[in-house]
Amino acid sequence: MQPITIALAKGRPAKSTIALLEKTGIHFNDFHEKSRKLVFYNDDQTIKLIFVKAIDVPTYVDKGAADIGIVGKDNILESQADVYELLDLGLGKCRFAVAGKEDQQLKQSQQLTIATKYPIIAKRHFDKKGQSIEVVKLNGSVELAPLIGLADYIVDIVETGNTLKENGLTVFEEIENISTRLIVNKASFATKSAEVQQLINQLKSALE
Ligand SMILES: Nc1ncnc2c1ncn2[C@@H]1O[C@H](COP(=O)(O)OP(=O)(O)OP(=O)(O)O)[C@@H](O)[C@H]1O
Ligand SMILES: O=P(O)(O)OC[C@H]1O[C@H](OP(=O)(O)OP(=O)(O)O)[C@H](O)[C@@H]1O
Repeated sequence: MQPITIALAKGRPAKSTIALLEKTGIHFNDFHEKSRKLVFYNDDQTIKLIFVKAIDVPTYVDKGAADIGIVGKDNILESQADVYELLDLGLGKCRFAVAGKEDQQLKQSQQLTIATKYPIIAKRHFDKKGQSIEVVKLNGSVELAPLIGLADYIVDIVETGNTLKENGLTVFEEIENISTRLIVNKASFATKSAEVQQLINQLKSALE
């Protein structure tokens, strides 16, 4: 029988996700934190775990390269992948927000410039309000943009709020809560439904 392939996002929530899988009794013997290996099998080879860049996880699942993905809601929304989202693992909790300089207010003007790693989410948020924006797509240190005049505001992830605070920025609008979710390829959900459902049930029990 073919193993179930799980694409796991590299990065912050990976360690706690592996710990959760271990709690369900799924062990990846040769896994260790410093390993550069990208593919692991559980003891009875029924599960293949692949480590993927977080933003690519929904694509792997959408295209059927993985049956299941474990990834932040931020990346699911931004990728616009056509997948089933079946479980909230409650890990990697943070939120999306519109933020800007503390001494400002959120302007409503003809066009605002928004710096973000997440153009689709930013666009969707301001579209809903009927506010036109120009997006400046950045890949990190997004908080710098309003400080140096590259953008009016940012749309970014806020967890503790420390990065905003230490850079003299504040939240103007909350957009959406984020956490790590389990997504499933639509065809796999039909053809491997017993295996997928079993894994979801195991994870649910481990989360209780
Ligand atoms: N403070 C946080 N900042 C960013 N992501 C967080 C935070 N807290 C939880 N997360 C979750 O962790 C995921 C990404 O973790 P991390 O930033 O380590 O990934 P990454 O692989 O470095 O991604 P990127 O290349 O986009 O920076 C996010 O997609 C989000 O769901
Ligand atoms: O509210 P906080 O707890 O401060 O966390 C939020 C910060 O963490 C993330 O950045 P990351 O560390 O991924 O750095 P980068 O975006 O610059 O790569 C995010 O983009 C914020 O900058």
